[in-house]
Amino acid sequence: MDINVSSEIGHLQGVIVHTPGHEVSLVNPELKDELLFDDIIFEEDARIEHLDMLEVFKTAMPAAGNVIEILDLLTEVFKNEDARLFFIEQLIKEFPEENLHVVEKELRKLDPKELLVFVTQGYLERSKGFSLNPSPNLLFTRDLAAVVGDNILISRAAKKARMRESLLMETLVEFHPLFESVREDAIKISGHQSIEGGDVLVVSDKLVLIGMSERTSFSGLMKGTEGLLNSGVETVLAVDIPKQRSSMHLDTIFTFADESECIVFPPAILEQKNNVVALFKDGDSIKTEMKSSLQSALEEETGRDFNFIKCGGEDRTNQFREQWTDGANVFALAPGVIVGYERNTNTFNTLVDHGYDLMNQFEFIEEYGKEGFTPKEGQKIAISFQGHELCRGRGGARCMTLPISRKSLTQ
Ligand SMILES: NC(=[NH2+])NCCC[C@H](N)C(=O)O
Repeated sequence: MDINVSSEIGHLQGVIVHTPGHEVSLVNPELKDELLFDDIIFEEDARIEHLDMLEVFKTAMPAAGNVIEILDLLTEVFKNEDARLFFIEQLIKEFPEENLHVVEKELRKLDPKELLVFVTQGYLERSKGFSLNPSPNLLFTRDLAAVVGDNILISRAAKKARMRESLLMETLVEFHPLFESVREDAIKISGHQSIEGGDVLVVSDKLVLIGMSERTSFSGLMKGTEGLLNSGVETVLAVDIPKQRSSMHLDTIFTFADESECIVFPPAILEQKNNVVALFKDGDSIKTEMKSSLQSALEEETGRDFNFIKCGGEDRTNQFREQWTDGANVFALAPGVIVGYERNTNTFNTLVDHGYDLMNQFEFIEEYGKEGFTPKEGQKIAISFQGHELCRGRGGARCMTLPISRKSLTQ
């Protein structure tokens, strides 16, 4: 499969996900905040909800499409001893406070499966008494990287709770054959800089949005931008967003439903002025230009009119309630074909007002499961799916997906 993503909405062909496993059952009430969960979640139901969501993806994707579980990729890559040693070395380096060197010998002896258990659950069979926190956020594969055109930007997590995931992604890109085509030019950042995939939105292979959130630092933004501008992107729009938990990434308040149609959380997007800066190359340096709003910046850069649809509709309380449960975090399966949590009813009703056909996950599978789904020009479908457990991890459909291949809109 060719790794290529040149929009947020092109027909989905390949996506990396993680169906939640035992690691989510290891989050206790004491740990949940440190582990960036808003509640403890029930593993069995979360798993069912996730697998049901994947059924919708598979129905919408072409027959040759691929929904790839990240643990399968990691199991494959960890068969390679060099990959295991690389990962262990990074782990020891990035977590000095965990004194991992004490168990280094033991870690080196782990087989691929055991190493994965250690990575996800923090549990080391033979060294009783030694453990790390689990990695429940692996569920949000979006934040591990961003494929932009035929390039990959590897995230560097802002929070320690997610740093292990960044190292896993780096190991995959470095050693897994799937990433061979993007390995050499992969964009990496280091040290105290941070950038997470939830802040990176691909408008086209020439235009990318990066959120300046609580997770993407200024130097992370600049390093990421430099890498993107050196690899064919012409403009990065840096979008300043509130630095707070409820909107930890740009995609929690802004996502694409179609080429020129977005779902937005009004207070943080529509009601902000002068919150966007365009970054572009001028010779060897990066120049900036202030933009008066995200909408006008997108319109100026693309030459198209944009329609911003309000998450939660007109009512203020509903806007806040539904942003909190990821109403603004939809994931596009094809142009105009999106999925989002069923509970955000006001957002779905607003989409209907904007011409979307509303279907629940079962209706969609019933309609297209047998014959397959072929996107049609001008088609608009909003598919709702159940995620009452999943949403307690504070992430929606876009957060749970890392697309690596989408059909180009110009083909
Ligand atoms: N792309 C996203 N919005 N990801 C959501 C991540 C949620 C996760 N619990 C965190 O706080 O990191």
